[in-house]
Amino acid sequence: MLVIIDFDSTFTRVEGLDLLAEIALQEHPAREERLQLVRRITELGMNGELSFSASLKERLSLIRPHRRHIERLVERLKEEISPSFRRNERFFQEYAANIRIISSGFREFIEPVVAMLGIAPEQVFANRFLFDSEGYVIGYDESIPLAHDQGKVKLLQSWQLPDEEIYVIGDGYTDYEIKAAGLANAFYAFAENVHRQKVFSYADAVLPSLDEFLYRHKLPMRFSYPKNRIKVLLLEGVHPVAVKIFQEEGYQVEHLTTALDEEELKQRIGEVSILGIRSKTQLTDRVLAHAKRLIAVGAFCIGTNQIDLDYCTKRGIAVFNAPYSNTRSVVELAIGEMIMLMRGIPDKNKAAHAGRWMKSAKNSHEIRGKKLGIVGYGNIGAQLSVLAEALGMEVYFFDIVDKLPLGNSKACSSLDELLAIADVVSLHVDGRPENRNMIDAAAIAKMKDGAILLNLSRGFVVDVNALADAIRSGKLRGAAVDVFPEEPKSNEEPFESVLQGLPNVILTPHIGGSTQEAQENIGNFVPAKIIDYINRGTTYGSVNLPNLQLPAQQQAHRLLHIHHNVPGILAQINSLLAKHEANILGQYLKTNEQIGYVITDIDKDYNQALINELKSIPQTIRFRVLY
Ligand SMILES: NC(=O)c1ccc[n+]([C@@H]2O[C@H](COP(=O)([O-])OP(=O)(O)OC[C@H]3O[C@@H](n4cnc5c(N)ncnc54)[C@H](O)[C@@H]3O)[C@@H](O)[C@H]2O)c1
Ligand SMILES: O=C(O)[C@H](O)COP(=O)(O)O
Repeated sequence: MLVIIDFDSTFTRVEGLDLLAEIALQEHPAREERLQLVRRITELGMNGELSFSASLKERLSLIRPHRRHIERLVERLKEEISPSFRRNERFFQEYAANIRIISSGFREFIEPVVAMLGIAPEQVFANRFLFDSEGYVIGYDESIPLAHDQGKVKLLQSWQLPDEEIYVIGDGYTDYEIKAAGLANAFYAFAENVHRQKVFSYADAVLPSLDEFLYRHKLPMRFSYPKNRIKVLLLEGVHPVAVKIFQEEGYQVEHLTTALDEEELKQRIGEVSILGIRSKTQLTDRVLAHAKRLIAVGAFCIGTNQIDLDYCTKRGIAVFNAPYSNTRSVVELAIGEMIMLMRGIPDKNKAAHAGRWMKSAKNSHEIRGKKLGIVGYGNIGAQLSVLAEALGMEVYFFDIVDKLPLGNSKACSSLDELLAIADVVSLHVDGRPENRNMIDAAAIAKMKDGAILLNLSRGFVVDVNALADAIRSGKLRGAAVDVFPEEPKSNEEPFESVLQGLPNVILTPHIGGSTQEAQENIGNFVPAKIIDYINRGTTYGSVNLPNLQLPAQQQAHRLLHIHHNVPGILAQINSLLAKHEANILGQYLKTNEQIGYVITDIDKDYNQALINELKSIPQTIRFRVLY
C-alpha cells in the first residue's frame, strides 16, 4: 500500500502560504487587503477555479517572504499538525516506508514539519523556493513538476508505480486529479480542517479525521474506534453546551428541539450511539429494540422513569442523568408558588390584567409560621426543607426510607399523618410506578380544609380530576401544578387539562428545572459522564449499570466485559486471559442483581484470538476494547 498525503490543510491545520503571508506581511501598510487576496487566491486554486501555477505566482509576488519568515513559519506549523495526525504517530512510525508527502507547497517548510512524525526528506515531494543574495524569495524552481498545472499527476506519471494499492488523502482539487488520472485506487477528501463541498463531491469518501482512514484500512490507530463514527442524537432542546462538548469530542451530533414519538424514534434510533433526552421522550422496550448501536442514554434531567431501565440494563446500555443540576431551580419555584397561593395572587393578577381592582387582605397569609409538609425528602425535598425553614415555615416530611431531618424539620411516620398536619403539601417523590395517583380523592379528603397542594414531581402522582373537584368544592384553597399526566410533545402542540380555569391554581408547563443555570449545568454534566464511560469505561453515576470509577489506562489495553450476572463468568474471563498469557495490569469487578461488569487492563501485546474468545463467552451482553 502507498499512502499519498497532502500537506497544507491536511497534514497541518492551515495553508502554509497563508500563514507565511501573515508572518511576512506583519509590518506591511496594506496587510489586511493583501492577506485577504492571498486567501482568496488559495481558495480559487484549491477548488480548481484558478490554474495552480497562476495561483502560486500571484501569491508569492504578494507575500515576498524572506528566509527568516520561513523559519518562523516552520515553528508555527509544528504547532499546527492536525490533531488526528499527531495522535496517530504509531501509524507513521510503522508505515513510514509506505507514506509519501506530495504537496504543491515548499520543501523548505514541509520537511522540518513532517520530520516531527518521522517522515524523511526522501519521502517529501514539493516545490523549492529560489532566493536572492539577501535571502528574499524571488521565485521557485520551475523544473519541478509540482510547480505546474497537473503537477501531482505529472510527478506520479514519472514514477515507477508499485503494484500495490495507492490511496490519496488531501483537501484540494489537485489531490483528486491523481485519482482522476487513474493513478490511485481512491481519493479521500480530508475534512478535519476545511470543508470544500466541491472537493467532497469528487471524493470516494470524506474523512473527518485520519482515524477514519486507519479504521477503514485496519491500520494501527490511537483510538479503538473512530470518534466520528459515533452518532449522537439530542432531543427536547438540551442546552447547546452539550452539542458543543460532543462535537469537540469528535462525534457527529444531531440536535432537535422537540421530543419524538414512538414511531419517529424507532425510525431514528437504529444508527444512534448516544441518545440525549429529557422527561418527555418515552424510551420503551419497543423503541429500544430498534437501537442497534446504542451505547449510552443521557437523561438531561433528573427523572428516568420515562426510560425502560430494565431493558437498557439487560442490553448493557448505560443510562446517565443529572441528579442535582436543576434541584435548586425546582425549589425556588416551589417557594415562590407557595407565597403566591397564600396571597391568592393568581386571581388578583388575572383581575388586575382585566381592569378589576381586588385589594383585600381576606384569605391572604404570610407563609411564616405555616406548616409545610414535604412528601419525598430526596434532593429537592431536603433543599426545600432548608429554604422553607429559613423563611420561617415549620417543616414536616414523609419519605418511604429513613432520612436525616435537616434543621428543625420533623419526620412523619405516614403520609396520612403529614396530610393531616400540613397547611401546604409539596410533592417531591420520584417517578416510580407505585406513586401513580398517590394523591387521589381519599388522600385529599385527609388534608386540612383550605390547604394548598403543590406538584412539581411527576404528573401521574396526582389524580387531577380529584384535585379539580377539591378546588371547585373549596376543600383546597389553591394548587400549583407543573407536571401533568398528559403533556404536549412540543410548544407547537396544544395543552389541555381539567385544571384549566380553576381559581387560585397556578399551571406551569413543566418548567421546574427550566432555568438557564440548570440547563447549562445539565448540559455540562451529562456529556462528561457519557464521554468518561465511552473513553474509560467509568460507570460512576450511571443509574442502571454497576457503578465503577476507574483509573486512567497506563500503557494498557482495557477490556470491558458486561455480562448477565450468573456464577463463573469472572473465572471464564480469567482462564482465557491465562490461556493466552495476557499480562494483567489491573482488574475491577462490580455486579448488580442483573448484570456484571468486569474491566481488565492488559499489556498491549496479546493474541487477537483472546478478543474473539472473550466475546464468545456465553452470557456476554457487550464487549469493548479501549486503547
Ligand atoms: N418539575 C420539574 O421540572 C422537575 C425538575 C426536577 C425534578 N423533578 C422531579 O422531582 C422529583 C424529585 O426529584 P429529586 O431529585 O428530589 O429525587 P430524589 O430521588 O432525590 O428524591 C425522591 C424521594 O422520594 C422518596 N419517595 C419515593 N416514593 C415515595 C413515596 N411514595 N412516599 C414518600 N417518599 C417517596 C424517595 O425515597 C426519595 O427520597 C422527581 O420525580 C423528579 O423527576 C421535576
Ligand atoms: O426530571 C426532571 O429533571 C424534570 O422533570 C425536568 O424535566 P425536563 O428536563 O424535561 O424539563
